[in-house]
Amino acid sequence: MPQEQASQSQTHDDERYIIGYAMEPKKIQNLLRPSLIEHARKHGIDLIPIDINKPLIQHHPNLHFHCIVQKLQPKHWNNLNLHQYMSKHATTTIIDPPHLVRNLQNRVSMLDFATNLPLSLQNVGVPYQVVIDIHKTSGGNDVEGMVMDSNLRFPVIAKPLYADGTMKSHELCLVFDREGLRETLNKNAAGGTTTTPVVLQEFVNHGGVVFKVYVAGEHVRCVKRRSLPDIPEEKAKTLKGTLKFSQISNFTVQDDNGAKSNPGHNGDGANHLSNIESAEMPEESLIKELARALRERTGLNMFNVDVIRDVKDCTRYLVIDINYFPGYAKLPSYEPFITDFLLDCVRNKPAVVCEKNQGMIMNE
Ligand SMILES: Nc1ncnc2c1ncn2[C@@H]1O[C@H](COP(=O)(O)OP(=O)(O)OP(=O)(O)O)[C@@H](O)[C@H]1O
Ligand SMILES: O=P(O)(O)O[C@H]1[C@H](OP(=O)(O)O)[C@@H](OP(=O)(O)O)[C@@H](O)[C@@H](O)[C@@H]1OP(=O)(O)O
Ligand SMILES: [Mg+2]
Ligand SMILES: [Mg+2]
Repeated sequence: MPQEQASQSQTHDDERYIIGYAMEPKKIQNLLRPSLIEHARKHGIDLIPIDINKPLIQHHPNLHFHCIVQKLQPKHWNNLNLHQYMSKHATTTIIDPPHLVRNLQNRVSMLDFATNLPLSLQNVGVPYQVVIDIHKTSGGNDVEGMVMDSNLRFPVIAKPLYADGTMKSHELCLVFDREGLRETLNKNAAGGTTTTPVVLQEFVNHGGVVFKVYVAGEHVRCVKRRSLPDIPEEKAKTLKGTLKFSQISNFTVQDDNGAKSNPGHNGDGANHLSNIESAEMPEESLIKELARALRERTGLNMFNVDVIRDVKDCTRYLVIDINYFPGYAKLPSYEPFITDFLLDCVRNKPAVVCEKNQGMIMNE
């Protein structure tokens, strides 16, 4: 369908809306493509960049933003001084409030949102995981024993606890045995006071495909991406130590020609690709219901959810990751997708979860 027709929200009036975007240059380059700016403009939205290094009131004292979308680190929130701006422009909507975004920057609080979901989502859960923070473990002594005594079984994935947008937060590692665990724990302890806590998460065989559910308010799209290949039980017994990997699902199916350093590509690129193509999508109703439940629970509008399907029980789905403000531009026809959402925001559709400006910048 041509992009113009795909857009559900046409402008019915002559009113123009001003939406500011506050984000780092890399994100702007990825997301704010001329095609999006132009599509939004044709539908009544002027997208204006916000300088994230100085108070907003200084460089736009009289400009009233109907809405501001953001993906920022806390230091930039201080630079922007939105309190000051809001005292003059009380009706500006912030998508999304930073104190709520913060809940997605910790891999425990993040997955808490996907536990004990309502009955309609009883087939959706999260993998078993334990947190290891050497400095918080009393005496720091037998962490290894504690992990071995837990319900965790190898292989596991070690993920930095904080998913704060840094490159480090995406450095993951498969751990195959006790020796690998020791290595991981030693690394965790080696940093002295700057140690980064990790979560050890059960590795679940899932057919090498991850479903990425992109959410922008009421608008939801699900795409398939490549993932780690399955590790058959027999093979798992022979694997030793650890294997590092990073951002394996950042390749779309089209540009998947394999990254050598990543375990997802082990010489069977063509097979892997056909696995992805032939994988059946989850039911649309499940995707929509999951998106709705997570919007309600997180209070956020813009995020994506990584979901895998357990090969042992194809009715069972596991949420493994939730990312704030992901790379929407990787979606086909992302321009109407984002524009329709922005129109909902400025028209104050009840579908958009927002707190207006009450108290949401308080803790920045
Ligand atoms: N519990 C698991 N079982 C099997 N595979 C997993 C599991 N957790 C993660 N993976 C694989 O590792 C990849 C990266 O994990 P995860 O999404 O948690 O990391 P991330 O760095 O936060 O990724 P993103 O780039 O999406 O933010 C997943 O896309 C999936 O391929
Ligand atoms: O937004 P950033 O550039 O930082 O990168 C994000 C990236 O999107 P991009 O395509 O825009 O790079 C996302 O990819 P998709 O899930 O959409 O595939 C996902 O990997 C996020 O975790 C990243 O966010 P971070 O966790 O690092 O903040
Ligand atoms: Mg992920
Ligand atoms: Mg992530």
